[in-house]
Amino acid sequence: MKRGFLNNKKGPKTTTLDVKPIPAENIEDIDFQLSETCRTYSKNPCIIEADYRNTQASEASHFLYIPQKDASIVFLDHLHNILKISRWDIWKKPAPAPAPDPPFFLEKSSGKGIKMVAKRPISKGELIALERPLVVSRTDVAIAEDQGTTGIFYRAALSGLSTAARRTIMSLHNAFGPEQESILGTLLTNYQTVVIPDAPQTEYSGLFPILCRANHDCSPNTNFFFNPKSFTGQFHAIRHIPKDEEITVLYCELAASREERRAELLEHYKFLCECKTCSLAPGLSRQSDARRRAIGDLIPLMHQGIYAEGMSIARIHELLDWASDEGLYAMYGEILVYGYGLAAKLGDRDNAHRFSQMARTAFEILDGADSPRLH
Ligand SMILES: C[S@@+](CC[C@H](N)C(=O)[O-])C[C@H]1O[C@@H](n2cnc3c(N)ncnc32)[C@H](O)[C@@H]1O
Repeated sequence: MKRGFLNNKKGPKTTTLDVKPIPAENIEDIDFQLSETCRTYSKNPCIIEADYRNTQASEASHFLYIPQKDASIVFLDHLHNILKISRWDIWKKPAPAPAPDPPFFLEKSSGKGIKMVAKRPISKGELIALERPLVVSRTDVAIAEDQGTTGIFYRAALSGLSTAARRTIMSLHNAFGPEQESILGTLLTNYQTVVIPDAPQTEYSGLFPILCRANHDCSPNTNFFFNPKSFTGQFHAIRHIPKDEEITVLYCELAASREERRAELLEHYKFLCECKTCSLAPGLSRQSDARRRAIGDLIPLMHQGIYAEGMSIARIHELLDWASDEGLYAMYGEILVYGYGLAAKLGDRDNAHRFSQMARTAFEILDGADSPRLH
């Protein structure tokens, strides 16, 4: 099979947006092609078995290429999921178009690489950007031991994308440097979470070539939401963003202390966070840590619907205030749901109604009208 076998005439979506294209260097040095262990499973849909030597057929990795108008998508998954994904009706419809005049631009910053900046004031809840991924991979994708560190697997996976798409991918930041094979390093640096409707319990990662340019902040102004209905990654403003402010998202658990957040960011993204929250004076930093830890301690209880002794409506209000002060808007929504459950359990109809209304508003701001948490 020839290289770039789904080659498109048009370039990647980046060219249509108000962003400066950043050409990748040395892409010609990378030999993107199917490896000797690959074999074609089917031509239409285009499915490639990644490694025919894999005897565990049900767990064998396959590549599925979905042609799109501007750039195709490659899925890396087990065959049974790949077959389901290939049959989705969504591929028969045109991909959602990016806004003709997005409210942001990309810019080189000093110290943080490229950043996303508001071109005009952005309202709370506004959709900032939306795009389909170029790569979607189950997080525990099976790779043969002799291929793991060599890059053969990922060079084969990307070989069916257009040269322009590959160039876009290879232009992205690789936080790992020589310690990691370059394609895998680039994917790991830029992946965001994707939910596959046919396999909601499996963890998937997606590469969104524009959204991944947003940097981290421990009190971010934007929420990343993966919308399975349109199969798009979306950014929604979670507070008013003034013109020229950087658009930021979260890369780590925010309901944790400064030390814990910084350690996680250093391990997975190789930078020391110097955001406003991480730069607070010692007294304020201790207060912020205590509040975030208190919210973090609630997470397992929230997930299991457990109301610990002493939990009261007053405590819910205190935690909501802290989440709001700390800029933890996603947690704010979760606490409202927890508060609703507590109020309902206590027979407090007024607070149950109030918390439920407030939670709906919060989720609509975080995810937009398609939020599964609204239904
Ligand atoms: C997904 S990329 C974000 C876009 C990246 N700035 C670029 O140039 O393409 C993640 C990388 O951006 C940088 N980064 C993100 N947030 C940062 C922050 N708050 N402070 C310093 N560097 C940051 C780190 O190098 C990190 O590994």
